[in-house]
Amino acid sequence: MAFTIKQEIANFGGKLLKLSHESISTKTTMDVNVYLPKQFFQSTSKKIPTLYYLSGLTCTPQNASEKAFWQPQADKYGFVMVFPDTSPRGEQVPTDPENSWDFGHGAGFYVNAQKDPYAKNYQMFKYVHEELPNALSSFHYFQNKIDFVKLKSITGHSMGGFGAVSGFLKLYKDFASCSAFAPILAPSLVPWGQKAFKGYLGDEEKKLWGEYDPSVLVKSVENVDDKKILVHIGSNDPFLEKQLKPELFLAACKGTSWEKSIELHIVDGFDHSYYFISTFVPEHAEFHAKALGLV
Ligand SMILES: N[C@@H](CCC(=O)N[C@@H](CS)C(=O)NCC(=O)O)C(=O)O
Repeated sequence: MAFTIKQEIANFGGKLLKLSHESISTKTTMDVNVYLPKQFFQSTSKKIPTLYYLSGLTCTPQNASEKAFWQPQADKYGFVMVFPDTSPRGEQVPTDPENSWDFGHGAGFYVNAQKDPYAKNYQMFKYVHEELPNALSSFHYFQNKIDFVKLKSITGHSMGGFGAVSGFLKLYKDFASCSAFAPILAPSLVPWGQKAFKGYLGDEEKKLWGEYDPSVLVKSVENVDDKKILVHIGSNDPFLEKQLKPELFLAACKGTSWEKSIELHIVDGFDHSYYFISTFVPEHAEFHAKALGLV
């Protein structure tokens, strides 16, 4: 499916492309930003790997593009950044009946909804993990120089941190590495996750909840390649105690193949914002660059 280039912005050593395309999965026009590092503009025989960044509640592709400062890291190591949107949007797309920011538009939770009226458009898992990588791969602008499908890693923030870890565990072989900033790792047990899962997957479908919940997935997904998951959470994050609850995820990992593979750092004094994220982006970038064979 073809992309429209809405804007090309010179940024650090490379270029940020603001794209949009008609999505088959969500039946809407989806925005996505792609940062092409300086290596893209140099002649190279090797394909450039991709790091997907999934944003949190209320975000569009702009938040991380403007405030996370992945771009100099992408230039340093030579990976492409993809910033997808957080939900389908538009007047015809149903949103939260209460008009709250934690469900509906800007809050797709990276799952495939099963419940009406959301099932028609909220197919974000399929969109992010299948449709988008394939569509980007065939976009002529990239001249086949980028590997969007086979050489990729994933990261994200809050709802997107959940989306990254959930996607990584569900598609274990597909990703070289996974990290997250202030992720929701026990969604079935906290208010944000419960509201989203109930609305998109259904109250009665607890089995389906488990198919996305990292705290359930770690019990069935074998970490055969001894991959690590890097996580940072600020000690002053206002959502730490009610929504993030990393202790529930750590408890779930106990006795599984993931027990020694979660590198969780509770960092003193940091909050939930992009000031926090941008501080630890260099550490996450190095972590992914190593896994992608760039260092
Ligand atoms: N700012 C939101 C709170 C939700 C929030 O903090 N969202 C996080 C992700 S969970 C975020 O990244 N917000 C956008 C930003 O900081 O640029 C509100 O109260 O309306």
